[in-house]
Amino acid sequence: MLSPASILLATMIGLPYSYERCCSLVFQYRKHNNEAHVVTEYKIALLGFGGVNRALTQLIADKNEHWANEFGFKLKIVGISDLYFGSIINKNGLDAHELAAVPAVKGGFRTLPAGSAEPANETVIRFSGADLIAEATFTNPVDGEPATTFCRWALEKGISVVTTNKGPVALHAESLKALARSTGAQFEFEGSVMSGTPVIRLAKESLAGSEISGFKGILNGTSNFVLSSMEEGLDFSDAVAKAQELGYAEADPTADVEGHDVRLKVVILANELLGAKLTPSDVLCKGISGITSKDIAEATKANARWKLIGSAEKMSNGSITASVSPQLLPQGDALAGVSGATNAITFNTNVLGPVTVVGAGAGRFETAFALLSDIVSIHKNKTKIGK
Ligand SMILES: NC(=O)C1=CN([C@@H]2O[C@H](COP(=O)(O)OP(=O)(O)OC[C@H]3O[C@@H](n4cnc5c(N)ncnc54)[C@H](OP(=O)(O)O)[C@@H]3O)[C@@H](O)[C@H]2O)C=CC1
Ligand SMILES: N[C@@H](CC=O)C(=O)O
Repeated sequence: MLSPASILLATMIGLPYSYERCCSLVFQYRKHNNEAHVVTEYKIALLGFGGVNRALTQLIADKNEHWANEFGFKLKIVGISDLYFGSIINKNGLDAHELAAVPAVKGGFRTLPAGSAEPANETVIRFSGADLIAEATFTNPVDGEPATTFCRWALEKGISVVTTNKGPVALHAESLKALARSTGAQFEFEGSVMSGTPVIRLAKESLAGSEISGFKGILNGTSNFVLSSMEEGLDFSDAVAKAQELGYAEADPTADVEGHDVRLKVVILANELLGAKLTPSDVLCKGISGITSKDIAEATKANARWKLIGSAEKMSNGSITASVSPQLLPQGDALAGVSGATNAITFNTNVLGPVTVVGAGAGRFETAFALLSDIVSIHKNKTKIGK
């Protein structure tokens, strides 16, 4: 029920009363440039508190006021559950600065008031009062679990989900999107490909009508970082260890260097953008673990570079072919110049020709930004519906 004060406020700023109810929002009223300004407060719960969601927490601590002024929303963290840190719920809101400073020790949430050393995923999803879930637990390339179940629990309750996890998106996007539609929630996953660099929404929205017929790209930050580091003389395992330290690698970096992570991203892009119905087993996949320092040195002598390339193409009969493999690119190739954890993708479009996007492919804050971009998108949709 709307309080009389909320109805009065909604009337003053010209919003229909249903606005608050359909978006489960909290109203605030503040002055911004001497103009009336509505700030929506979303209650957010975090699943997983590793590199990405910890970086999101730091962004919330640092940027909430800025987001309130720029976008008209704020985020209030009401719950977190993590296998390593444990869990914590406070429906009135947790202090993001305090959370971001929790030492990275097993059961670390135990040190906070009402915190526990045990994870409590289902309780946090169902009972923290969250309007939004930021899902950033580990990517399971085999069945997408348990993250897919976490997404289902949230979406069933009409709670929108933003995720950077490739498992649920590559393996269950259709059913999760349908579930979200049926409950009026949103399921957003921009960070599942190329971290915070806009790819999925850019292709679906800004390139709508350009007729994308295929794509080719460097879609894994870790393997590109490893190949670039080997060019600088580091050996393979030291380069992988450095990528882990910098927060680029998967929990099991085999997924990065054997191409499995790129395979999931190719499936996501082919299904979302080319209308394919691929599963990972439809994508031929070879990683970079067989590339030796000698191969790298020979490529350098020949003015070429090894890159792990993921691609998909719509054939004239409508079928989609997709693959992941290391390729030797001449120095002049646009993708050859993309180094370190930077990624790049070229979309082939019938109307516009090739369109290339280059940017961060991995990284804690870079990926947390993708969650923010999903939340901005959800907020824009909700406020559009409210008008
Ligand atoms: N880092 C990056 O650059 C990018 C990451 N991603 C994806 O985002 C997700 C998060 O990445 P990142 O933060 O780097 O990963 P981390 O490994 O740093 O963090 C994941 C956290 O989730 C916890 N976790 C694992 N399983 C569960 C579970 N069942 N319930 C609750 N918590 C769980 C882990 O605990 P424990 O350590 O004990 O297992 C860990 O604390 C991954 O799916 C990754 O593939 C996507 C794009 C870029
Ligand atoms: N491990 C991945 C993280 C982003 O998806 C990578 O290195 O690209």
